[in-house]
Amino acid sequence: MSAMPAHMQLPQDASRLPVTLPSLLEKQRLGEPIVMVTAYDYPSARAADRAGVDLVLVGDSGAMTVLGYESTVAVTLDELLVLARATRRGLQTPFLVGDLPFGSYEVSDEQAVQTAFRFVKEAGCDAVKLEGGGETSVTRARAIVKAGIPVMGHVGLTPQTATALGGYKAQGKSAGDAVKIAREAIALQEAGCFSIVFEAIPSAVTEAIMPRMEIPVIGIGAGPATDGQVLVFHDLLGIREGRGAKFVQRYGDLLDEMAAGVAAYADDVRTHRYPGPEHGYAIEVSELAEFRAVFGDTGVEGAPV
Ligand SMILES: Nc1nc(=O)c2c([nH]1)NC[C@@H]1CN(c3ccc(C(=O)N[C@@H](CCC(=O)O)C(=O)O)cc3)CN21
Ligand SMILES: CC(C)C(=O)C(=O)O
Ligand SMILES: [Mg+2]
Repeated sequence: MSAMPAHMQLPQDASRLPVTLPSLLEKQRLGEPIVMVTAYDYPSARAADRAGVDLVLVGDSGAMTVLGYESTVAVTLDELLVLARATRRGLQTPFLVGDLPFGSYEVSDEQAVQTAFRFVKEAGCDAVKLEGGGETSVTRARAIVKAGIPVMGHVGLTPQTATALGGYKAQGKSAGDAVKIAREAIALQEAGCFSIVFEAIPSAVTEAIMPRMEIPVIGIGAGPATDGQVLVFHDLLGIREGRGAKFVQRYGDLLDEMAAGVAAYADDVRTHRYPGPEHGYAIEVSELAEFRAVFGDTGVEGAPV
């Protein structure tokens, strides 16, 4: 960031140091909740940065929230990298995690490591996140960690493979499924993940797994026992239609506010209330007189009036 020209520097908040892996572990040790939010562009990153969150995730949920896809499955690596670069430009202190999109890491360890490097080198991400705790995901996580890039795991409801899970539904609701999630979380931890997301699992299951977790656990619909929480920016601010998942708590209705603002502008244009004199540019009287002498009052010389 220091390579930025002075006019592009973000306002500095000297009271806040950049979030690092050791500072996250310190928060976890002290029992201070860790705050993560998604962001997908410059203004959402500025909002997250100014709010002083610990972690920002360029989620593949951006496929739905900002790109309008039906699910997270379709978004490409190149599309997500554009969002990640814009987000990076808006951040000063939070730790930035890039969400590896569906199909960008499953094929081989080489593919996973190459994709993770693109997030770090092209978008300035500090870490990447991948979904699932099966053998493939654990192996990919280990390979990326070995390459020197911190990895965040993600178990429970993994939206990229939601079709196989029966849709966007809570997971770990049977004893067998809960055991599977616990084993996956521990395997990702042993693979070297620095942190892990638990999504849409019963609070009591989370509570039972927590004593086995040494790395910070970030929950979304996983109850209050985790080390931190994550929510989607557009869900928490109401920049969406529909109410969203059960775990969403709304802190605004910004889509309604945006629509109302655009409607008020449209109304002002249609009723000639906008633009007003204060929005216009002035011209020297003498310049205007000369202009009118050349072109006349009725139209451009030589052109039809
Ligand atoms: N904007 C947004 N927020 C998210 O949290 C999010 C995305 N998009 N896209 C990818 C996934 C999808 N997510 C979701 C979506 C819906 C539910 C949901 O509505 N679940 C139902 C329960 C359904 C059931 O169990 O039958 C609920 O009541 O919460 C949960 C997670 C989480 N992720
Ligand atoms: C909800 C979080 C964990 C996520 O993966 C996303 O936003 O894509
Ligand atoms: Mg995601």
